[in-house]
Amino acid sequence: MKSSLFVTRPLPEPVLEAARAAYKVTVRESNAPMTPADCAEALRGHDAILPTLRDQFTAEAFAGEGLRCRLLANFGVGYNHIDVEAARAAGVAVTNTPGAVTDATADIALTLILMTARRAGEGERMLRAGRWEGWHPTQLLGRHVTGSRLGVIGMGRIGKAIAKRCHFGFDMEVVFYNRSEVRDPGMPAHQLGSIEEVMGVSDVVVVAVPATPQTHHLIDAGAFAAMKPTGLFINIARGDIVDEAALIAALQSGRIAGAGLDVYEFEPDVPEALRAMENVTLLPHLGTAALNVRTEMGLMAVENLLAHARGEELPNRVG
Ligand SMILES: NC(=O)c1ccc[n+]([C@@H]2O[C@H](COP(=O)([O-])OP(=O)(O)OC[C@H]3O[C@@H](n4cnc5c(N)ncnc54)[C@H](O)[C@@H]3O)[C@@H](O)[C@H]2O)c1
Ligand SMILES: O=C(O)[C@H](O)CO
Repeated sequence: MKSSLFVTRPLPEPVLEAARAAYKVTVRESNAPMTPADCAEALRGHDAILPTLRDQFTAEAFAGEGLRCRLLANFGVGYNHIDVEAARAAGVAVTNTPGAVTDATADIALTLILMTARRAGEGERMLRAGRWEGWHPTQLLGRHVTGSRLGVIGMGRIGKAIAKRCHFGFDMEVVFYNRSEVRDPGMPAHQLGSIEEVMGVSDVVVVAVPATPQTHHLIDAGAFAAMKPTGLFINIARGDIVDEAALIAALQSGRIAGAGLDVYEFEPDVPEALRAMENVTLLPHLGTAALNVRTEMGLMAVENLLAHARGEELPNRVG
């Protein structure tokens, strides 16, 4: 008899089809995040689960008797919604989908950089509102990205893919901060000793670290104070890495020139203060939102599920 797999959101059909090779698949027909109580029930009702971000696999969900699930094959590289320690203690393995998300997320970072620097959102809003009166030499003057300096906080897969695009595509000099030494950043780039140093010398700063207890509010008021007043701040990683109130204060006071955000501290709540500022580009967590990318992410999660069903080593184990 096939093992039981619970998929917490509707996913592209090829992903479900691939999972059916080894599992009896139940798909939850809702896009609302799973509460800890929903997660606790799923952990007791199924042999494996394919969850995604915002599903709250907290310590509370793993606590107590009767756990049947042995694998959480997460859909996505970021797994900060799963208490990996609690999962491990309960005998539940956790996997993720590194690599499948890298290029698409780097592309969204470039979208944010260019839109923010060149005031594209502001221009589009003006045009759609019927306020455009035609080209003139001093209209909507933005910042020229080509040849400026990029600072990356977190030079992993996505950080490197962003830096590569900026260096080879836009002739940008690259500096970065990473907690460990990065020997091969993939292009000429200087690793600096602190976040403040990187933020202080960069024209554009991009955050690409994972959300962990160590990175909560890693970017705070002190980090924003180090930035150039002409600097642009971009976050494609996770919202709670940034002290959002400090970001708002830095933007409102003119301490920094603009921001481009794909993620928010209390997602999907986006503060009115951010929505009111023309110099801020706001995207709804679009990093991997392309059908082939979401399919690839799903198939990578399924590879882990199939390996688990065959009793093999899990290719993308994180816990
Ligand atoms: N917006 C989106 O849709 C989207 C899509 C994909 C990934 N993400 C986020 O991007 C994150 C990064 O993904 P990745 O594949 O590049 O991960 P990765 O593990 O390849 O890279 C993370 C880098 O950050 C560094 N790092 C970790 N903790 C640090 C710290 N405390 N200080 C400094 N550096 C630190 C690591 O050494 C590593 O080089 C994911 O964890 C996820 O949360 C967002
Ligand atoms: O962590 C990830 O992979 C993304 O945020 C999902 O798109």
